[in-house]
Amino acid sequence: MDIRKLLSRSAKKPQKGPAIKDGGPAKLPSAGTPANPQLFHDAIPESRGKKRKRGTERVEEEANDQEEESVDFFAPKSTKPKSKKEDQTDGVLETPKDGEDDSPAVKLLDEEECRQILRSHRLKLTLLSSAKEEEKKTKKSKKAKVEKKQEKHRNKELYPQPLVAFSDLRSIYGISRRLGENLAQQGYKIPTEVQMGSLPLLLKPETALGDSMKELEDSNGTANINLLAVAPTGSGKTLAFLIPVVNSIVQRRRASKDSGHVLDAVIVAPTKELASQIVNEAKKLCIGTGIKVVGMRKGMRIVPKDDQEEQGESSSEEEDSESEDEASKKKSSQPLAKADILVTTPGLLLSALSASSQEEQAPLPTVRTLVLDEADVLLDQLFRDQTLGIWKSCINPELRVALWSATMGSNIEALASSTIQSRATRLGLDTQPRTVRLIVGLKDSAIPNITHKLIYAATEPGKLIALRQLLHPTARATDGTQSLRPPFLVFTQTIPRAIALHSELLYDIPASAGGSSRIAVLHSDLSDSARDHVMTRFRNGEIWVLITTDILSRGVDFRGINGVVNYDVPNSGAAYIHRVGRTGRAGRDGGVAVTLYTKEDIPYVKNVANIIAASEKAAGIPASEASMQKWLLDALPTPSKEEKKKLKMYGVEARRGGLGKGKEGKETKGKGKTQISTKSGYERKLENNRRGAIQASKRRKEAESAKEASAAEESEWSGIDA
Ligand SMILES: Nc1ncnc2c1ncn2[C@@H]1O[C@H](COP(=O)(O)OP(=O)(O)OP(=O)(O)O)[C@@H](O)[C@H]1O
Repeated sequence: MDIRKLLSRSAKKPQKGPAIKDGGPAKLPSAGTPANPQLFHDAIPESRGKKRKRGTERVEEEANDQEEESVDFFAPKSTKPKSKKEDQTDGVLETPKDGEDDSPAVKLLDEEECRQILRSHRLKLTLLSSAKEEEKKTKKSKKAKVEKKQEKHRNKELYPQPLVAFSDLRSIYGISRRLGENLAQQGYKIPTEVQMGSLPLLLKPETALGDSMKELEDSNGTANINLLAVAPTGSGKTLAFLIPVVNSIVQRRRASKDSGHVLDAVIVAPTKELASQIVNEAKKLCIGTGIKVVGMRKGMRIVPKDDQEEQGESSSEEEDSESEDEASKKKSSQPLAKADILVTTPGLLLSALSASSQEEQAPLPTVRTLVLDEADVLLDQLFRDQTLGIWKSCINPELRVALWSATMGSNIEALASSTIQSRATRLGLDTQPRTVRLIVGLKDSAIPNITHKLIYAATEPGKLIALRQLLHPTARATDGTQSLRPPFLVFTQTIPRAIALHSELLYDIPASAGGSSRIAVLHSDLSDSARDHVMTRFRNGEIWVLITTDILSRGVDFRGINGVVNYDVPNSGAAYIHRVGRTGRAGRDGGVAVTLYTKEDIPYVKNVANIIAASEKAAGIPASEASMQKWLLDALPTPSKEEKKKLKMYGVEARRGGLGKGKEGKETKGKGKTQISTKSGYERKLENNRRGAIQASKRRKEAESAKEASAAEESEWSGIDA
């Protein structure tokens, strides 16, 4: 079905439209599968070229082979007879046993090779110095007053083994055969950068780190590494945290020969949509492993209630007639949810933990891995208390925390480090917790494969006109912007604005193309089932334009999105990075990210402009061709810290109001600030006056007829006197 044709109002000859004529056969994110999911592969200087074969070149070979090879990637590979010869040399690993195992032994890369590969993929790993050490060091350096010493005490860069191919997960890092098969089943072959850098460390730190391991291991010779990973949007962070979680549970269950379910890992995500996406991904990896993945729901019981003996899963199900007391008792003694991996939003889990205990929230003693996906938002004001509450409940001394996001402010990093440290002190752990930070590419930047457009629309009605132009397949704006190819996402600042925009655009898509069913709105005021329904229809391609708020700006993975429209300027640079990161995922050709701004946005738009400029520079676009011209960048005012803070909290003031509560919770209805309409204020005033006049005339008529009726009644009533 040609969406372009269907969307066209003049459906006769849409191919004559300028978008097609000029754009040619567009390379779209929704078209085909990407050959290589990696974003960065910088050339390594010739002089170092000799050692590339086993590392970088192997990645390239995997990419080239991808088309021809069957999915049997985890099978023993005849392509590496070399490694058998290398058996006698240093650094050769015996292949891990998993029942019976048949993979060949593999040689590890030497440090120089590791450095080269990590550098060419722009991976930077740093061992963060712990707070206590820092304290000691400051004292020392005060005593010694020697610059050199301070230098020595800084965070230390690490060069662990990178993961060059998914097949190494089994042959070097010993993941279970079943997990390997599940990965192969989904067609994953070449690891993305974040997977290259994190998986070896999380799966087998002693192998990944070699000699550097000494700095991380505790008295038992093991290392419980906490990880703070910052990697671009759509770069496969989900898989990077799920593989170690699933593998460790498989290994533990095998070692203990216990097939029961014990809550081993908690994964926290800020929205229900993201949580349910993670559940789906985890379930695919757990097929055939016996691991149970559960998405947290309201009212679910995770821990036994105070003073209550645990009841079996099937107990207390049948008593029909019962008093209210009994009913509530029964509710509170709902069977415990059995899970190995629990995926949740922070509020849901924290309220379950608080409900089960009278005093403090209940502990989660069996949890050994806590994953915070979109960690910066989970540790930001809105969710901070809930997230830290969950963290506090994880009292297992072996707990490993992993924080993941595409953006991470230094304040969030500091909060994470101090929480890790203070938890160790609170629990009286005898070993210092160690944290490794992994940064992929340029921190806090948008992926380089997106085309950015920052369009000045002057006024609110101007934005609507611009959006309609983008929506129309044969339209072309005066600045040369072509129409957007569906599917695409449209972000607004508030829920009322999303609703208003949806009703304004509802009938823009012709009936022959599916009409209003092609456009939908998703926000947190909708019921869970309505949200699920919209998500499913969008994923299935039934909805082409989805209007939403920042609820969908983070983590949600729609593979083939062709564009993102910021109908309202995002509240921060980070919000921009996440919103536009819904397109161009997994190394696909990026879509278009259009940001519309009005005169009210001018004081705040520099954030976005800077990110666009940095992204275009990173993509190697020459200044003359860049959409972000230097004169504009220089002309835009730089918002103060205070303004940035306010913007982040409440959004652009002119759009804070709404159909319900607005600025800082105050009622703003009637102010009309959030009006989304093509009609001018004057037209709306005339319309209102006309409506008012009609209503007043109606009221007058009603009052007159009521008067007449009562007069008639009075004249008819003559009974008493008679
Ligand atoms: N090694 C890989 N090869 C090919 N595709 C991959 C690979 N790893 C992940 N993907 C795909 O990349 C897409 C994006 O992955 P994911 O949602 O984990 O990104 P993310 O880094 O969490 O992004 P965000 O920051 O937006 O949350 C998914 O569709 C996933 O299936």
